[in-house]
Amino acid sequence: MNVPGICAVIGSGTMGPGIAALLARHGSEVRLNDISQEALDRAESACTAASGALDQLGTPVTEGGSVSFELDAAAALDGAELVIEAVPEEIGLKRRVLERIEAAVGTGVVIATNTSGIPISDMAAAMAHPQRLVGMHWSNPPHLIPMIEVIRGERTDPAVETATVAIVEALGYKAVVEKEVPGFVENRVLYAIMRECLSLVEQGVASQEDIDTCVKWGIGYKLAVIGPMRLLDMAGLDIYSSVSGYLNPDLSDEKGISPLVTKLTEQNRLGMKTEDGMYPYAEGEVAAKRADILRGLVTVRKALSEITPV
Ligand SMILES: NC(=O)C1=CN([C@@H]2O[C@H](COP(=O)(O)OP(=O)(O)OC[C@H]3O[C@@H](n4cnc5c(N)ncnc54)[C@H](O)[C@@H]3O)[C@@H](O)[C@H]2O)C=CC1
Ligand SMILES: Cc1ncc(C=O)c(C(=O)O)c1O
Repeated sequence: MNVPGICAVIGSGTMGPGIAALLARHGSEVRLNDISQEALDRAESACTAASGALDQLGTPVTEGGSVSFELDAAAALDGAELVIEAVPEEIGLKRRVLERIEAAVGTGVVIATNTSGIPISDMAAAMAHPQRLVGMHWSNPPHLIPMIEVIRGERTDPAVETATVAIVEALGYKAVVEKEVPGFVENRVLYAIMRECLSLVEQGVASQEDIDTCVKWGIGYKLAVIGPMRLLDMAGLDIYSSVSGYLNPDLSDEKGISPLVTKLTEQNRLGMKTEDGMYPYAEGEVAAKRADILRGLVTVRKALSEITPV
């Protein structure tokens, strides 16, 4: 299976541009749509940056690929063979957008949602043809993280799931096929880590800088090489039993949103997008940090590819 010739990406915020840049790199004519002209303007430079990162990675260019920036959803969807929805994580909005998408494309078109974890069946509830909706959960930044979760809802056609896996593989990425649970696999694991880290910061156990250092060097580096299930074998299941016996009851079981995150969000301190969040950012620092992160991810991915080819 090749990457579809014409793709539409609906929503061009944090995720849309990187997704579009990767599809275009693989030869697709991509229409990136947003309701905000400002977002589309920002997306142009984000696509250029993503393309630069793909150059650094050495991802070959397939002839014929392009990205166009469309305020008009109908123009973006016209002739699309694959539609990827990447609008904000709000079920009502996603349902409305999906209804409009399915009214504009043929019944054979795969409609994928990049939701971070809303069950696919919940989103498909209002669709006339729910069999073509599939979860295609990219990880941020989507042009560099070579793994996509593919999630079938109760009414997704198995052939749509198979076609989505084939597209992921045609992009040179790994597909992880899952049953639907809120958050899917990646965010269940990531949010377990983030809940504990936030709780440790809130309790004053360590500074957020030290927590970042501990997770990057102590856990992140190791897990990138062996994965948690293999790590259990490396540590010893007897050790896991002993430690988890006293530790699990002490871990955060916070059911709500972290009070610290709630406070910052109420102050519109949303992170890099508002140049203030968990950390403050001086003028120009966000661009420099983003460039450092991209450079770091390219370097680490090249190194990891030597031991585990994607
Ligand atoms: N930010 C992240 O790290 C990741 C996000 N996701 C998921 O991807 C989706 C998008 O997330 P982000 O890109 O972070 O959101 P974002 O808020 O950065 O961007 C969403 C964009 O959608 C646009 N939009 C809103 N309504 C629209 C409509 N009716 N039609 C077209 N465009 C519309 C907004 O103007 C905005 O530019 C969410 O479901 C999110 O949970 C998935 C993986 C990672
Ligand atoms: C905080 C956070 N939330 C959701 C996602 C993906 O759905 C990510 C990510 O991909 O990095 C994330 O960092």
